[in-house]
Amino acid sequence: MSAMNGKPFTVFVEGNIGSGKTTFLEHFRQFEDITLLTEPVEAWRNLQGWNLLDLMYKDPAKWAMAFQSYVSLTMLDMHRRPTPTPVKLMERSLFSARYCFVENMMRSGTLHPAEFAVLDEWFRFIHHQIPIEADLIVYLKTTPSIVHERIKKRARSEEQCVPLSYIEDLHRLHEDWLINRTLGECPAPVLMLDADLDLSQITEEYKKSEHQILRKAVDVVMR
Ligand SMILES: Cc1cc2cn([C@H]3C[C@H](O)[C@@H](CO)O3)c(=O)nc2[nH]1
Repeated sequence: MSAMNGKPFTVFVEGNIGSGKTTFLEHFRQFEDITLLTEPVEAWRNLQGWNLLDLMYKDPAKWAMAFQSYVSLTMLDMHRRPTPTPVKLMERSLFSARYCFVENMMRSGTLHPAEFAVLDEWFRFIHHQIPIEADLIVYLKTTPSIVHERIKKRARSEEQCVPLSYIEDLHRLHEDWLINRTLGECPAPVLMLDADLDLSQITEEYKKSEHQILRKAVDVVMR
């Protein structure tokens, strides 16, 4: 399809650590009308030589603020990036940054309330001053024990000490934000997929969203 005028149909792909977001995004690489923006983990692992992700996991009380501040900057960059295609799929968002990760770090005391207040002010300012649209949220719903096993198998070095309780806390926050609607605001309709399925079965589950996403691509172009 030709490049389009106006805003692309924007999808946030949300889910716990290890829920298969990158795998989901890669499934859509086969379509030329979709721009994929995966989480800039490599930038978090190497900011002018500093591995902020590792520093954060090793000493959260000291580094959570710096890490989440940089994560928000990289997410804002992704939100604002011009998209030449009718559809844009983004891994996570400024919303999950605020309502899942920053919220969790505040509730657990990892972030000092004053640090939380600064991050919250930044979120509010950005959210009110800069249009960050989404048309759909794909929520890869998982069971904490299953993704905890995956994290160990995936063996991303920085994550090896992440306890199951941390995954459970993040799960509850994703559920409250996207399903129970008791936390923050949900910027778009939510399509929930069962991401507990293993790789062999998950493609069928992804196809459920394929139709909804690609059909919207046509709508956007035909607008
Ligand atoms: C928006 C956002 C993404 C994100 C990821 N992470 C962590 C979870 C994983 O270990 C790793 C890659 O998602 O980064 C985080 O601590 N805070 C975050 N905030």
